[in-house]
Amino acid sequence: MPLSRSNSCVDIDFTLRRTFKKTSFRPLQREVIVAALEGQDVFVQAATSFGKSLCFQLPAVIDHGITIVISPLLSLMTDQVNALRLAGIRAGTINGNTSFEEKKDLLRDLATGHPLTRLLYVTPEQCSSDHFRKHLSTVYDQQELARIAVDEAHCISEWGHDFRPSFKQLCWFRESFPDVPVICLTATATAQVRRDIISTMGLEESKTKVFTMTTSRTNLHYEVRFKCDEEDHFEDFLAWLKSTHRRRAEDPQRRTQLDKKQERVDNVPGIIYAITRNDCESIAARLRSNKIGAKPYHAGLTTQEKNETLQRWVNNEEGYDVIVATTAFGMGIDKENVRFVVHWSIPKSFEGFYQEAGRAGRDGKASLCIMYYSREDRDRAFKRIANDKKEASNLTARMKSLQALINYCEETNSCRHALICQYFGELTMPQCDYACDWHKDSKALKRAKKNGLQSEEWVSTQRDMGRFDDGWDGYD
Ligand SMILES: Nc1ncnc2c1ncn2[C@@H]1O[C@H](COP(=O)(O)OP(=O)(O)OP(=O)(O)O)[C@@H](O)[C@H]1O
Repeated sequence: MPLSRSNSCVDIDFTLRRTFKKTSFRPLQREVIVAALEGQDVFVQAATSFGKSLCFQLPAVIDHGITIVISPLLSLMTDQVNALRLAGIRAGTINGNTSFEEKKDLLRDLATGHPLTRLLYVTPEQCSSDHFRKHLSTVYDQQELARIAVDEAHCISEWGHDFRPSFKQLCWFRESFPDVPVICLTATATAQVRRDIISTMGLEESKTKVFTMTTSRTNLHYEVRFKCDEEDHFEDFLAWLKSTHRRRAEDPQRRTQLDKKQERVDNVPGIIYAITRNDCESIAARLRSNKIGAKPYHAGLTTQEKNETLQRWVNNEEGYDVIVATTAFGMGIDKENVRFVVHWSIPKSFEGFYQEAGRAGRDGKASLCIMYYSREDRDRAFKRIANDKKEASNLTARMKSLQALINYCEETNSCRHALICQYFGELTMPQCDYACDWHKDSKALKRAKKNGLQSEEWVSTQRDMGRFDDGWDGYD
C-alpha cells in the first residue's frame, strides 16, 4: 500500500533553518528535495561538496516514516549520524562497527513496525541479510517505509570506478517495495554509469527525475607537475608549502587576521595521497623532519590511531596539519578548510582523482590540487590494475578511466576544468578564472612537460628491464 503523503503545506525553508541551521538552499537543492517529497524516484549527480546529504536528510525529517540510507563508507555513516543526533534528529547506523546493544535497539525499533528512528544508515551487505529484510517488510506493511537513499551510488555500476558487488543486490528494494521512492546520489557518474545505476536499481528511466549538475568546482586550482623517477619531487612540494607559510607570515594584514583568529601561520591543512603505506610513513616522516606537522593515515594503522589522527587534523591541532594517506582516507571527509590536495603519484581512476581532489576547498575558498605525474608512475598504475585480483570484474572500465586520467595529465592544450567536465559528459564548459595551470601559463606548461617527463623510449626500456616495481600490496 502506498504511503500517503501530505507535504504540500510543509515549509521546507523553516525545516532548513530550524533543524539544519542553514540560511538558504544551494542552487537546485530545493528542486531535488521537492521532487523527493512528491514521492518521485530521484537521481542526483552533483559536484563534491555540493550538499547532497541534505537532499535526503531534509525529506526524511519532514516525511512520515523512516528513511533507509545505504552507504559504503563506515566513517561517513558515523559522522552523519553524530551530526544528525546533535541536531536532535533520531538517527542510527547498523554496520560492522555498531555495538551489539545499539544494533539490538535499532532492530527492536524496526520490529515495532512504527520506528521512531528517522534515518537509518546501513551498508549494502546489511540489506542482504534475511533478518534485516524481514524487519523492513514489517515497517513497510505498516506504511512507515518513507524512502530508500543510496549514497555513493556509482558503486552500483560495474562501469563505475568503485564497483561493489553487494550494491547490485539493492534492486531488492524496488522488487519488494514497488511504491517506496528511491533517491540515488553520486558526485561521479558518466552517462553510461547513470543509466546503469537507474536500471540496476529497477527504476524506470522515464519516470525518474534526474538532476545532473556541473562537476565543476571553480574555487579549486588544478595543476599537473611533471616528474620522473630520477628526480625527487619532495623538494618541489616542500618549497611550495614553505612559500605558502612564508606568504601568510609576511603579509601584515594576513598576519593580523590570523592572530585575531588565533590561527597558526603554518596551519595550512592539506592531504597528500600516496599509493603505498610505506610511502605514507616516509613522506610524513620527511615532512616532520622539515618542521611540517604531518601524519600518516592508512589501513595498517589501528582504528584508534586513525581516529585520533583524523580528529586532531579536523581540529587544526599543531602537528596535524598534513595527512599523508592512501585511498583509505577518501570520500566523505568533510573538513571545510582543506587548502590543498596533492596526488604524490597518479591515482587509479579519473573518478578517484576527482573525489579526492574534491576534499579541498569545501568552504568555497581558493585551494590547490596538485597532481605529480610521471610516465613511470603511469606504467606502474596500469600494472597495479592488471594485477589487482580483488577488482578483476570491471577491468575494461578501470583501464578506460585510468587512460582518461593519463590523457588529462599529458594534455597541455586545454583548461583542466574543461577536461574534467568533458570526462563527465557535460556539454557546457565551466568558467575558469586562471584556476588551472593551462590558463595561468600554457607555454610554461608545455615547457614543463617537455623538461619534466622521461621520453617514451626511455620508459619502455626501463619497463622491459622490470624496473617499475613499487612494493604495492593492494589498495587500502
Ligand atoms: N544549503 C546549505 N547551506 C550551507 N551549507 C550547506 C548547505 N547544504 C549543505 N551544506 C554543507 O556543505 C557541506 C557538504 O555537504 P555534503 O557532505 O552533503 O556534500 P556532498 O555533496 O555529499 O559532497 P561529497 O560528494 O564531496 O562528499 C556540509 O558541511 C554541509 O553541512
